[in-house]
Amino acid sequence: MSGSAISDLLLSVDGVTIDYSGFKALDNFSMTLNRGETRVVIGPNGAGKSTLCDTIIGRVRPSQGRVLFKGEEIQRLPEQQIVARGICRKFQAPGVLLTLSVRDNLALAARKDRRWWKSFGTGIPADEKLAVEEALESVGLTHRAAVEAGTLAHGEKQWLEIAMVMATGAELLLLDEPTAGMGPAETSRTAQLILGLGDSRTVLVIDHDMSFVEQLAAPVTVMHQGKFLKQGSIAEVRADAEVAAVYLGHTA
Ligand SMILES: Nc1ncnc2c1ncn2[C@@H]1O[C@H](COP(=O)(O)OP(=O)(O)OP(=O)(O)O)[C@@H](O)[C@H]1O
Repeated sequence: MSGSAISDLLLSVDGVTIDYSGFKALDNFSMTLNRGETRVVIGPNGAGKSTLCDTIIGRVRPSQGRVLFKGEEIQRLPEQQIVARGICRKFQAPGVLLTLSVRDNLALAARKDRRWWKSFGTGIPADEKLAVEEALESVGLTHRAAVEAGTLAHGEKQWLEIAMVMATGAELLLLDEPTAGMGPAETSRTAQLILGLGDSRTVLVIDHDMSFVEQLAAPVTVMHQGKFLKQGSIAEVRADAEVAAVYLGHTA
């Protein structure tokens, strides 16, 4: 029982404080993620959601607390070493290379040898080719693989970015507002593709769009003013008076 609980634990954010000259963007914040879990983090503007991702990926350093990935403290490691250990982040704004094809963007993302010129031509290892094709299929962009990424619609660019995060082979995916700028149909499609990952990846999703959060049907962690506020199903969180007061009350 406790043995399997320990081996299932992938990420632990333990009492983390991020202090900007006295302002605490994270304030003694803790949460854990198990392998294969999808978790949604919500909270009003300025709650500290992006700072949480920044902290996990090593972009900001806690003044207190620890971040453990597979049991190893990572909060002092450089970002590239954290990425090498299996965490990858997708930002709000698409960051694809517009003049490359969809497939070449993915080949770059999948590349373990970071010398970019190795990503083209015949030198791509079979496992990376497979990762590219699987990622294309997961996000439904196989038929768009040969087109320049710059010609994709906004939603397709977001899906390409999600595919790029998948193609890295990272075990933990951090998706910061993956539905930014999307309409309802694209938002539903995004929920479907995240659901389609099943328990093959662990996913931390930040989003404001409650219809998207409902479609994901995943456990929700609520943040407020850098602190942990609540955790539960979307229904539990919606029914919580404290959450309604700080967040849902403003969006209903
Ligand atoms: N480099 C910084 N220096 C000072 N304050 C910062 C810095 N980065 C973030 N903050 C502040 O920390 C708080 C948390 O910001 P963060 O971007 O993590 O919130 P968020 O929950 O992601 O908000 P949103 O939903 O608006 O994206 C905000 O008040 C923000 O202004």
